[in-house]
Amino acid sequence: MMAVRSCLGVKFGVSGLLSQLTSSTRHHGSRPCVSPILTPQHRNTSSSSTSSKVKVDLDQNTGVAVMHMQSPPVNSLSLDFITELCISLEKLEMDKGCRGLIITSSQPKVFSAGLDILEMYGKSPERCGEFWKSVQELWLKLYSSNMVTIAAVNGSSPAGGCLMALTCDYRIMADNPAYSIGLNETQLGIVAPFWFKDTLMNTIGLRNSEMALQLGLLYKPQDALKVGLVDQVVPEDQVLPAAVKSVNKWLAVPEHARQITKSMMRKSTIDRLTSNREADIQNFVSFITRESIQKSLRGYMELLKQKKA
Ligand SMILES: CC/C=C\CCC/C=C/C(=O)SCCNC(=O)CCNC(=O)[C@H](O)C(C)(C)COP(=O)(O)OP(=O)(O)OC[C@H]1O[C@@H](n2cnc3c(N)ncnc32)[C@H](O)[C@@H]1OP(=O)(O)O
Repeated sequence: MMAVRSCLGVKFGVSGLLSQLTSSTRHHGSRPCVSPILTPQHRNTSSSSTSSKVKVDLDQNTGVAVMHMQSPPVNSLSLDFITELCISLEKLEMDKGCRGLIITSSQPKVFSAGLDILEMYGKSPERCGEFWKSVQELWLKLYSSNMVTIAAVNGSSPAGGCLMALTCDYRIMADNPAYSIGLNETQLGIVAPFWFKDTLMNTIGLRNSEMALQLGLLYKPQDALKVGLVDQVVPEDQVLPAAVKSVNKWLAVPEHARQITKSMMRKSTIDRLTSNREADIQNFVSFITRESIQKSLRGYMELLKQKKA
């Protein structure tokens, strides 16, 4: 796993994405610019790949992959899980036959519980640094993806889970008031870093982000829809079919134009992290290893256990 992790550098420099797209590189040589719509008459050839925590089903006719997160109990983003996610994303990104990606959860009631708190509690500075680098890597891969990305949010999605959904082009959430989504970091006594904040602001605007972040708000699906944190709320059993329908719509747009537009919209946000990665890691490590922050995390974990008892 360590060896694989060290291979996880950004393969396609995100800062150069716009120019890569403009100069028509990997996606445009062999991928059609206008995509076929998913129709029943397509032959159903699909391939499936599974690592222990990530299952990917790719329909080769439609070019749409469904990535199922399956890291029990709550898809919390540990270093190992993030590494598997990054490897799967890298493979899909390089696969000319894959043009759309739906991300969903195999775990009941939870999309992702966000960053694994145990990765941030009682760990050495070196380990915290390695963990944070992987979190950056996952965000960069998702936010700069050339694929159409849809989050099929079929359960609660706090903090890092919400961030994953926010990196996608479109979010569909199950209409279940037991579920919530949001960047609730302040409720844990921690601070969402600037690139979490930027991703949220790019989606729901400055005023809503200010309230959401300071108060650490977790929104019920209908409230998330009102504020624009999700784009669609559908009955629970319709989340995946709705995601397939949406991916069709996005894939029907000429690919080259859509990719360049996506890159143009996201480039400055991506550049801000890529040019500050090391400082951001140092900032995280010095913040998270503070005794007062460790105490907050311990208190929060105890609260989670008490809620269960
Ligand atoms: C300078 C920058 C500094 C810092 C930036 C850091 C940014 C951090 C981002 C984050 O993502 S922090 C994580 C925030 N996550 C949460 O607040 C979610 C906490 N979890 C929940 O609210 C609930 O667990 C739930 C996701 C709603 C699911 O509820 P459910 O009732 O279904 O499960 P239960 O609570 O019983 O949990 C099962 C099991 O899982 C453990 N758990 C839950 N979440 C996490 C987590 N994020 N990390 C690690 N472990 C987690 C929970 O304790 C239970 O464990 P147990 O079975 O051993 O008791």
